[in-house]
Amino acid sequence: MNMLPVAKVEEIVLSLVKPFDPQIDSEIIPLSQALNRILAEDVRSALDFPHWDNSAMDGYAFRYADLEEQFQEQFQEQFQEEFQEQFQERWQLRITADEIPAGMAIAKPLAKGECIRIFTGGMLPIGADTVVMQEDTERIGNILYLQVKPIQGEYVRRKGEFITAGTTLVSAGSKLTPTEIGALASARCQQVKVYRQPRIAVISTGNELVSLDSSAPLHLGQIIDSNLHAISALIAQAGAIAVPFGAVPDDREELETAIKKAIATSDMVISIGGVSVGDYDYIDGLLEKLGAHIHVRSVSIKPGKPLTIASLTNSLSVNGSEERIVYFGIPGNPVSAMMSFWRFIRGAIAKLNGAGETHWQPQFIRASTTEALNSQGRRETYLWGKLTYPKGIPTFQPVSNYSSGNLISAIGVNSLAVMRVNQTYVPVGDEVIVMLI
Ligand SMILES: Nc1nc2c(c(=O)[nH]1)N[C@H]1C(S)=C(S)[C@@H](COP(=O)(O)OP(=O)(O)OC[C@H]3O[C@@H](n4cnc5c(N)ncnc54)[C@H](O)[C@@H]3O)O[C@H]1N2
Ligand code: MOO
Ligand SMILES: [Mg+2]
Repeated sequence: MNMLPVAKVEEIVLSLVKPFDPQIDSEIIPLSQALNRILAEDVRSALDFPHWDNSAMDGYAFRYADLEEQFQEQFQEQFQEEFQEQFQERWQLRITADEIPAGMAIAKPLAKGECIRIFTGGMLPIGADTVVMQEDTERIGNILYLQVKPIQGEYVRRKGEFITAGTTLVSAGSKLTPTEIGALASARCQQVKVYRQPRIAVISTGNELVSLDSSAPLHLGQIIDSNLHAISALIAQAGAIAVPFGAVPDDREELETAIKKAIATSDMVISIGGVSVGDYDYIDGLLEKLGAHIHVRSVSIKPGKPLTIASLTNSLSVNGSEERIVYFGIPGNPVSAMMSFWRFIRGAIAKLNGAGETHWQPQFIRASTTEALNSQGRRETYLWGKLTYPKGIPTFQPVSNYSSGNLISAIGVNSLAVMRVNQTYVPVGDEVIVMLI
């Protein structure tokens, strides 16, 4: 199988992933634990927002029509400026003895020609429809003089103006960010139905790998299984649960056992390493033996060229139909492994766990580069660096050295400049497309 273009692989991945069923693959949890979870059903507002007409300012509430009569008594428009002070004094209202702080409902309707002291969030009394903010008034005794001509309805937040009861407040597939959590809380939503978090098996492969938990000295040739931790962290960031299957040696039998168990117990499987053309790269062969359908073996991307994407049957689902799960055999080089995740797996998890379509693809923006960028042009090339916004202008600063084996070079980066196939050079200051990670 040839190296497939990045866009084609993205399309294959998304076509393989079947989103969770909102009825079966969901759970009800307290809103306080729902940050970053995906809503599995529309939530309708039980209340009007605002619940009642209220003031947006500290000031005075009144009936606009009462002042309108005073406006009509005034001279022609052209004389207004000259005699402004006189007119202002004519826009006057009697201040009632009551006041309305937030939290108080006043039953008494406002009498004609009256205004009432009101504070931000205070409920408008019956008869009032407009608020003047206190800075625009002068109070002498119990008379209020308006220094600015008000507009009818000004500074009033009308009942149901934001949303009416029964309307969808947050729709299924939404990610619950702090904004949605606040809005749901305001609608007295104590619990939410969200998709369950997918369980993603992570199988590290390689004779050289030593678990981070081990306290034994590293022998020559050994390294720590660091990819497990990077990939598990990416899985958690994507809203799923990483289930580690340990570091499995390059041994066909042990690998087969681990892969079978992972397929039977997970929603998606990621194995790390063993997907290139070396004599100990067993993943593709084992997947074929297990009856997998291999859709992708290699991608025209740098880093991250060797990438096996397969689909396999796991157990029978609740309704008796076969469940096919997606398997990603990602490369062992640490930046390559993360690249496969950022470019393809993150979107696959988003689709699996019910997130709306806007979450299925990476985000790209245009930025100017602070250094010239080079690529061999053979594969779509992703160069890691820092995206900043000096004076508001998106600016990409690449790192000085790229090796897919050097994760240290990627510490502190937040983005990847994308160079298309056959694009070999981007001069300093030129625009480049940058993928956010
Ligand atoms: N003759 C060729 N050789 C290679 C090719 C090729 O096209 N022809 N492709 C290269 C590219 S590109 C990549 S990327 C790697 C991918 O290799 P594998 O996926 O087979 O991974 P391994 O060989 O198992 O390991 C590669 C590298 O990564 C280290 N590693 C592996 N697992 C971990 C882990 N869990 N934590 C930390 N580091 C890990 C491993 O020690 C190796 O150094 O193949 C190239 N070769
Ligand atoms: O694709 Mo490899 O990921 O170039 O190092
Ligand atoms: Mg290899």
